Amino acid sequence: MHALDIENVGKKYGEYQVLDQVNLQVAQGEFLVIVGPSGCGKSTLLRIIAGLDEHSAGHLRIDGRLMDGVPPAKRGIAMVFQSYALYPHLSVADNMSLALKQERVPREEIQRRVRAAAETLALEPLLTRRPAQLSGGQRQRVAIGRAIVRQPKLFLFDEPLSNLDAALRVNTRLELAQLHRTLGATIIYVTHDQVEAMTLANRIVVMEGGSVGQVGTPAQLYNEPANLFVAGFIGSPKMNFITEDAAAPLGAATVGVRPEHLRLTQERPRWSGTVQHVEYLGADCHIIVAIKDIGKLTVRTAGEAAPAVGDTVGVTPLPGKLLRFDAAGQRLPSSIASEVMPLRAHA
Ligand SMILES: Nc1ncnc2c1ncn2[C@@H]1O[C@H](COP(=O)(O)OP(=O)(O)OP(=O)(O)O)[C@@H](O)[C@H]1O
Repeated sequence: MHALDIENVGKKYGEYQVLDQVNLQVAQGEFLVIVGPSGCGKSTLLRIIAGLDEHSAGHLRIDGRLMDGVPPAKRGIAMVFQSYALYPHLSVADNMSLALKQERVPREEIQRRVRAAAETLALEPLLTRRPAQLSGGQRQRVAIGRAIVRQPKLFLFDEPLSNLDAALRVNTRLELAQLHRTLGATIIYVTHDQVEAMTLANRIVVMEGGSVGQVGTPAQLYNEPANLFVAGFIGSPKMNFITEDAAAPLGAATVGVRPEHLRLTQERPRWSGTVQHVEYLGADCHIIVAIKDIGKLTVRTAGEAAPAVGDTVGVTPLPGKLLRFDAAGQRLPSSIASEVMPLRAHA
């Protein structure tokens, strides 16, 4: 039985179709991350799973039980928002226990669950503090603690780390991964952050314009994107796209190559061009090379010995690393990814 089963779910606001025929099954204990451009319907889908919004078509099941029309409190889910949504006048312990008190859980049981969650999240020394006396990361841990004590069937996270600074994000991300292992919980997690998606997910869902574009493991989406949209969305810096010459064989319209699959080389390079920009990041370097008749390509190299702006460099793709897409944007099987081609880069 699936922890969550979404069957042909649609959502309309008036005439505006926000979600269209969304189908998704989530296994027990799975960490599923939903990504997609702004406005593609990620939060709407999460709110529908939570019961905060009603879907206009299709069905939703949690643990096999039909949820259509079931109110949020009866779904066995807990949601953690970007904004934490803690009560400022309550202590950490009271924030964590409030929902359980409302559900009339016995006092000893509430204390036991709050203590256990506080231990898991290293919140024990903070239980008597108010939210204003906590850092952003600590507040987010309290919001997660408040979800844990409810022992939900399903955790929903809506960009929970986006209010944290870079260092805290990394820490809290590691804590979340650990928490998932400890609890064995089913988690559905919406984020804009590629690193969060790639590192936390068992599977990633890429949404596009209210529909599911592709579902797969992080490695599948990175190495075998189904189409141009997914290929361009997953990966930073972005995949390079090159338009094939009309004379190209086999009807491929676009060739994609990731920046780390291009090499700067002086010996018989595939292309020659001029370095336009160098982004030095310490461990690696992003070098943007302008190539006549091709356009701009981003090359990712190890940090040392980067060329200078204005240098002439040769660029060659690694063998077997080119992806080809047809005129409709669908990826062609790699068996026909011939590498002999004249190419132009996308604008
Ligand atoms: N209550 C509403 N009434 C009308 N349109 C809405 C409503 N809520 C959301 N929308 C629209 O539905 C679309 C999807 O919104 P949603 O918040 O789900 O997107 P998202 O993928 O989560 O975006 P973001 O990444 O920017 O948070 C958007 O175009 C939004 O303007």
